[in-house]
Amino acid sequence: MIIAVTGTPGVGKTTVSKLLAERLGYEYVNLRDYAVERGIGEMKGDELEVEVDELAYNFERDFKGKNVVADGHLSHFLNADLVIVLRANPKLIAERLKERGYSREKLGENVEAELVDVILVEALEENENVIEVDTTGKTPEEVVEEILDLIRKGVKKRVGIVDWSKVYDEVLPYLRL
Ligand SMILES: Nc1ncnc2c1ncn2[C@@H]1O[C@H](COP(=O)(O)OP(=O)(O)OP(=O)(O)O)[C@@H](O)[C@H]1O
Repeated sequence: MIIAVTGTPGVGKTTVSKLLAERLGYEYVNLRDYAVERGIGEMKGDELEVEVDELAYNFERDFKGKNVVADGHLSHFLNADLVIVLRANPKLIAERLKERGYSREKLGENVEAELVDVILVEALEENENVIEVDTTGKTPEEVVEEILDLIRKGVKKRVGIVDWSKVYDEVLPYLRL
């Protein structure tokens, strides 16, 4: 089974994916590293620009039929059996990205994306099987337990569990208005 773990930068994809892969005994694949290794995409400044079709095509060829947890904000474009969209209060995203030294512009862009469900909407356009998990106030272990529990129960779709419009006022200072 191919499980894609996606979400806004800083939401905790890498932390959760590694732990999830370990618990399931699946291979962990970081999509950015995979793209670099395969020579997919082009560096634009310090960002890797990837053609999603090319990424999905290569990934399918290399991993079809294998048990893999694919980690990356483009993972929902893969032909995955299940897409996990991690969510976090946009204020948390802002704090984490600020700590990483992101520019105001990049920080604002990502906080806005989390606020208005950009990745969730994209994932739902690409895949039937989308599970949203709110990581806010949970440890990575708790998040992984929640995912494992949903998989065990055979849940294939669970969306619409967060509404960040409630925290709009709190994140207003970070937005590029
Ligand atoms: N419940 C949680 N789940 C995942 N990460 C969490 C959680 N709580 C706190 N964190 C922390 O949030 C940070 C998330 O970083 P991580 O690199 O995993 O995010 P990411 O989504 O993979 O980011 P990027 O897309 O930029 O690589 C880590 O420092 C992690 O310890």
